[in-house]
Amino acid sequence: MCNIVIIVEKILQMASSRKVIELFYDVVSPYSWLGFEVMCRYRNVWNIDLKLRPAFLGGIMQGSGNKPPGLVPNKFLYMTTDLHRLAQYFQVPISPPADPFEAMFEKGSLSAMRFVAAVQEREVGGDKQVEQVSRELWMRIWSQDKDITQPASLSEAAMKAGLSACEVEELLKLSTSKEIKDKLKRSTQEALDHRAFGFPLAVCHVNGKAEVFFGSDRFELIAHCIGQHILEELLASLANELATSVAGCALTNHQSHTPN
Ligand SMILES: N[C@@H](CCC(=O)N[C@@H](CS)C(=O)NCC(=O)O)C(=O)O
Repeated sequence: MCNIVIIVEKILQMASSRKVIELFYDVVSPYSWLGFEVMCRYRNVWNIDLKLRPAFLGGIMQGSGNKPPGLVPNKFLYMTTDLHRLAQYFQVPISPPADPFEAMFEKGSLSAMRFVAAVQEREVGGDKQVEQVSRELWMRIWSQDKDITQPASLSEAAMKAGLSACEVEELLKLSTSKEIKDKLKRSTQEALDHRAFGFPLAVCHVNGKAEVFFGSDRFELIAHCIGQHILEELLASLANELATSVAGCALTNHQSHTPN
């Protein structure tokens, strides 16, 4: 019994110390979409406080001196196959636009990410709208080969995400303001301060330290970093202790009912 109490106390202690994970992303990036969806799923499985951090990948490339990987022909070919496999594996409906270069580099995502930043600025008490608007924008560029640069496109995505025409009108105006431009610049700079060179970027805050992960293929390491394995071990020990204790009770019960 004593062991069970100690284990339960430890589990409760872990459950009460929710780890914060910030996810920096841009809807121009298909790997960010994968990272975003998987993180949104794990948010309910792991005991984490997920903070969505819309930012601008173009600014990350420039600020870090990196180049988009799609500009290397062999990488581009590999990524096309890789994304197809990942989309099936993670059940995210990625289907590249007919002209990925036009969509990613000519049109880009600056107005879209300013719009998402505006949604976040106005949203109170959570990230639900930011999550849904981001998802709708990814659906447009990385699933339906639709524009994400024009106000009408942003408006369509936001309305699909459940915002009213009135809210959208205000957000479109806000998204071109200096306040929002600066907000997006600050988030992008914060990612650069974490030494970002691409997206998605997950920053786990553990015991006062920021642990940084690039890519949508680092979930096992993130789980380890936030101590998920410790929780799993505790749950396994608890199950063990309970099974031993139940077996002990059953034996005692059986003996007390057996006639001498
Ligand atoms: N291995 C990573 C690749 C992620 C990735 O290629 N992200 C692109 C944006 S879609 C990027 O920013 N790349 C920068 C780089 O590879 O240097 C994953 O599976 O998620």
